[in-house]
Amino acid sequence: MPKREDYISWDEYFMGVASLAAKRSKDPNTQVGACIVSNDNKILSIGYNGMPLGCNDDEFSWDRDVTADNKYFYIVHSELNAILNYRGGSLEGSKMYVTLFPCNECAKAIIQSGIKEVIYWQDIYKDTREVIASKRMLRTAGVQLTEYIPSGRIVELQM
Ligand SMILES: O=c1ccn([C@H]2C[C@H](O)[C@@H](COP(=O)(O)O)O2)c(=O)[nH]1
Ligand SMILES: [Zn+2]
Repeated sequence: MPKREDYISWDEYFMGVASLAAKRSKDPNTQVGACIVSNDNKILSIGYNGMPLGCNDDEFSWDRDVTADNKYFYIVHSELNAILNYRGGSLEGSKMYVTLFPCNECAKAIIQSGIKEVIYWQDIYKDTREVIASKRMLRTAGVQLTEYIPSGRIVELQM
């Protein structure tokens, strides 16, 4: 019997894992997932955007209004969570798949942790100062930026 040929690609697999992680996010507006992968295609860590450990997400604000108490004070971004969730030592030379282009704060953490490539999907905040600064830093630091081109394949998961 011939082998299966319609298996998902590495890129679909890792962006799929990042997308699945995003579904854990309780942010009512934007859910983000990140998956860090070694050069030999092993998943090293996963993260999504959410409140810090011990901070009850029923008690902290999920609001976007920056003139009042709001979620931006509290949320740990998916990329930082993925970096901090890693327990194995160094991330030097690894790649990060992320469903949204990283902000400037995540860019700093990506650079400092030694991640060498960011494969991103959405870039909806590309005109913000945060993302413009992020791209400047990542490029200057030699981090490769690769846009994920969706294959259009639909993968169904029955849970
Ligand atoms: O680099 C990033 C940038 C943002 N996020 C998270 C932080 C928030 O939970 C949402 C953005 O919310 P908006 O309502 O779209 O402003 O995305 C992230 O995880 N990583
Ligand atoms: Zn961020």
